[in-house]
Formats: sequence, C-alpha cells, structure tokens
Amino acid sequence: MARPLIQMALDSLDFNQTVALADQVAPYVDIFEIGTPCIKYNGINLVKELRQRFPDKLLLVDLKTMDAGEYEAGAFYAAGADICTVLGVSGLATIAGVIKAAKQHGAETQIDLINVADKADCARESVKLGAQIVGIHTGLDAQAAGHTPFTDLNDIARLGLGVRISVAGGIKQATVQQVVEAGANIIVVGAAIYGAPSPAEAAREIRELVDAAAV
Ligand SMILES: O=C(CO)[C@H](O)[C@H](O)COP(=O)(O)O
Repeated sequence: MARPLIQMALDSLDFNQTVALADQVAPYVDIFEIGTPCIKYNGINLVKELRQRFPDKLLLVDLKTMDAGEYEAGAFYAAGADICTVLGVSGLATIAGVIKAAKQHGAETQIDLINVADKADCARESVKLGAQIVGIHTGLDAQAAGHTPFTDLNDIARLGLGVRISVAGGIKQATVQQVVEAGANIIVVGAAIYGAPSPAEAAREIRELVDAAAV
C-alpha cells in the first residue's frame, strides 16, 4: 500500500500561533491545511508565509468554495496553494471553475462532500471533471452532534474512482488504523494534534500509527 499522507488541519485564528504549530509538527506531516476559519481570518498572506517557510510541504487551502470557483481559487493557487477545496454542494460549474484554476497553476482540486446528499454521484461527476481528491468530511458541527465519517469513507472507497480519498472529521490515534484500512489516502487530523498537551508528540504518534497501518 502506498504510504498515506497526513494532513495537519491548522484551525487557529491566530497567525503566529498557526505558524508556530506548523513548525512543531512539520517533521511528522505531509500536508499543511489552512483551515476555513483560519484562511478567512488571515487571508492570502498566511498562504505566502507558509509557502515560503515550508517549501517542501504540500499546502492545502480549505476555501470550501461555494461560487465563483475560478475567480476565488485562482488567487490562492497563484500564492502557492498546491490544493484548494471546493464544496460538492456548490454544483458542477463552480467545481469546474476551481479545477480550471488549478490546472493553470499545475495544482490540484479537492471536492469536499460535506452535506452532499448523493455523495457517490457528486464524487463520480467531480472526478470526470478532473478533480484529483475526493474529501469525505464530517464537519465540526456534525461531529458535535455525534456524526463520524466512517460509513461515508467505506461507501466512497468501494466505488474505486481511481483518485485519492481524503478523510476528515475527528480522526484520532484510536481511529487511524480503521481509516487507513478503509482506503483513505490522506488522513486529516486537527484537534487530536492541536488539542494535545504536546502537538509534536501527538503528530509523531499519528505518523507511526499511519505508517504501521499501511504496511
Ligand atoms: O475542515 C475542518 C472543519 O470544517 C477541520 O479542519 C477538519 O474537520 C479536521 O479537524 P478535526 O480533526 O478536528 O475534525
């Protein structure tokens, strides 16, 4: 099995704390995600800062674009994003716009299936348009209501779409093995790392667990 990637969700609003957290966990993660509240609060300068400090990391900007796909995402790809997210619920025209912007910058697009009613159909159509990553995502509010991403992950993995599958939504040490075995290629972790007494130690543990599960 190819080594799954670990994506650190940087979900603080504070610019300096975000950069400091990225520094702490950098040895153990592959992708830095600038989370949606964080990118709204800090804007494109944070993309430029992380791009400059971490030239070897993949940088995902969690725009969750809902309209004006090409226009909105283009600026973030130009600033150094490797991946931007677009909402599956936005519709195919917006998804196509983000994909077009990504192609112009040699970058990639992730479809976020959060709150999509027919996830299999949306994933299939998005892949046909050229999306490289399908994101299974139980958001923070849905997590608070007791939801998890595991059933959706199994359903989408079974489709065999031939693209990478990302999973997010409360993933922690106890669930890493389950999501790797279910077929996730990108494991997104936020609170289980940034909420730990030592984020670096938590990230190191998750790296070990992901690598062990993927053998
Ligand atoms: O995109 C997000 C919320 O919309 C989060 O960044 C994602 O859910 C990962 O964080 P956590 O592991 O804490 O769920």
